[in-house]
Amino acid sequence: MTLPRFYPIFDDLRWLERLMPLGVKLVQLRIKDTPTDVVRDTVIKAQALCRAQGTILVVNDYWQIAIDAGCDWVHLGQEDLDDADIAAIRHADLKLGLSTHDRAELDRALSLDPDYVALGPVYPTVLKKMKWHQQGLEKLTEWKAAIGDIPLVAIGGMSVERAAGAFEAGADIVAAVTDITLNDDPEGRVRRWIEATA
Ligand SMILES: Cc1ncc(COP(=O)(O)OP(=O)(O)O)c(N)n1
Ligand SMILES: Cc1nc(C(=O)O)sc1CCOP(=O)(O)O
Ligand SMILES: [Mg+2]
Repeated sequence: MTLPRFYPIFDDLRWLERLMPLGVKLVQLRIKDTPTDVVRDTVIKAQALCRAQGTILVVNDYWQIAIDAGCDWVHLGQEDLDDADIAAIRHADLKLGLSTHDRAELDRALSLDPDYVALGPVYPTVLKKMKWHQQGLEKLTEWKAAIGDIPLVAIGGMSVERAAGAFEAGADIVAAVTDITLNDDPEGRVRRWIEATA
């Protein structure tokens, strides 16, 4: 399966309802600091919405809820992996995207046979505090050489303007949050992303 090249990440169902109809075909639901029952409810609704619109939904962090809700994809970071039951995730037929930031994390990710590998932050991000400085485009090239056919996601400070450079460097997919959610015109921005990654 070839994944879509544009991968927006949202923290609220309302973003999905608003922006998916523009033609988003791959989306992540990344909810933080929210009661588990609310997350569960949101994942169930998001999954129904995505199924109806032919969009791939990736659930961040909440792998057990993703299994229970019959989702297809989950994204986990290295800390999430410490508590995750990978066998259960695979048994439920979920595809698995994994975050990486250095070589040790990449080795760990590759040992789990991921369905994509994300590298970040390619550029500085304002979304969250991270111990990692910007990785740069060269690291995307290094990562692509190391992972071969596994899809590579570039994340962190990505924008429409920076996407072409990430693809040239080796990324297969570009993920973005604030380039869309903090934009004065999120709809216009998503349209530009879709054009730029068509
Ligand atoms: C596509 C993609 N890449 C990286 C991340 C970050 O995951 P993680 O390191 O677990 O951090 P949180 O997003 O959970 O704060 C991601 N969510 N998606
Ligand atoms: C959630 C996340 N993970 C990252 C990583 O490097 O693992 S960077 C990041 C933030 C992405 O948001 P924005 O597009 O606004 O920079
Ligand atoms: Mg996480």
